[in-house]
Amino acid sequence: MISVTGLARTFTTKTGPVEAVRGIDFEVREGEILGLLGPNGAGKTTTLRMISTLIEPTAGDAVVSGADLLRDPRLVRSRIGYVAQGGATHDEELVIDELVLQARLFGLSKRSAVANAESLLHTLDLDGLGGRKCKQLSGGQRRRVDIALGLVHQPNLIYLDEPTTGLDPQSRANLWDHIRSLRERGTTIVLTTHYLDEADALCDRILVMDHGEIVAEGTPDELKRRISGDVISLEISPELAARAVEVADGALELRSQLTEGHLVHLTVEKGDAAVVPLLHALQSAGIVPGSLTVKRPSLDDVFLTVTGRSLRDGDQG
Ligand SMILES: Nc1ncnc2c1ncn2[C@@H]1O[C@H](COP(=O)(O)OP(=O)(O)OP(=O)(O)O)[C@@H](O)[C@H]1O
Repeated sequence: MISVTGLARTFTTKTGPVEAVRGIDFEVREGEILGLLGPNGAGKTTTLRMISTLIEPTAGDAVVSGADLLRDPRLVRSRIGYVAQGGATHDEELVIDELVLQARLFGLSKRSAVANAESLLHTLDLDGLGGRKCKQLSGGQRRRVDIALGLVHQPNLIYLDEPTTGLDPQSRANLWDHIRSLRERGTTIVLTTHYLDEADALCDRILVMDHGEIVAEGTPDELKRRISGDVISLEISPELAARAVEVADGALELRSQLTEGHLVHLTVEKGDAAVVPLLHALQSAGIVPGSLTVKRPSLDDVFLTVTGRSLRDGDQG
């Protein structure tokens, strides 16, 4: 459905060039939900904007839904739906008017526009809300109208930029269901997210992005399997961290270790079996951890392993 080669974008700013996307290659298969996962500034939005023709790449090319990105941008645009981060609805407009206008902008007849709008309101569980002003909707409802706007000209490919940011947990779960049901109806979906749980729950495949590059790729399970072993996290004051790692290394077969502030993460083959010998060794060295947790690898651990940083930290920074 999408084939991207060497796609790059450098922005010129007062403080010098910013290499937002540094020559990436990827494919999107028909009917899948592909997630671009990464912290703020990783290059996810820039990638989406390039493959939707909103900004020009500095280098590289792509074929999107059978149309060439650089040579046939209008055809690309007609075949995709793009739902931007902030949405595109206007407070004072009626929901139905927004949808019909959007469909008309794509050249649909009045009749088809109304029919598509009504049908999408039904699909996205917005029955009876067409006559409301956009500002009279809840956050989750309004986000679904954004998605309807992206679909009203009936593309079979839709891009969702951070679809659930700002929604409460219940509305997020509800929107996930809707996104899944779009896939069931045959729509191919590319979405960006910096939520690990979202990528894990929703995506068939994930591209992990960092600093404008794809640093890992696979299904959520494949990515997690790449990190074999369990992670033991110890809460320890930073001045004792190096000594604690030394002691742990003497007592266990460590696969890897990482210190982040008050936390020391140790990767071992079997977490449960390692806890008692580890605590004994630490105690003998006079180190008492504030807490100890053992967990199976998560997507965050994958991110930690491939980038040396936690996605959560990158997220806050
Ligand atoms: N128009 C622009 N001019 C200059 N720099 C830009 C521009 N747009 C994006 N950037 C920079 O490019 C980099 C990638 O930004 P991008 O928005 O693609 O990241 P992102 O992964 O989508 O992040 P977020 O999760 O915050 O949306 C960042 O360093 C950003 O500051």
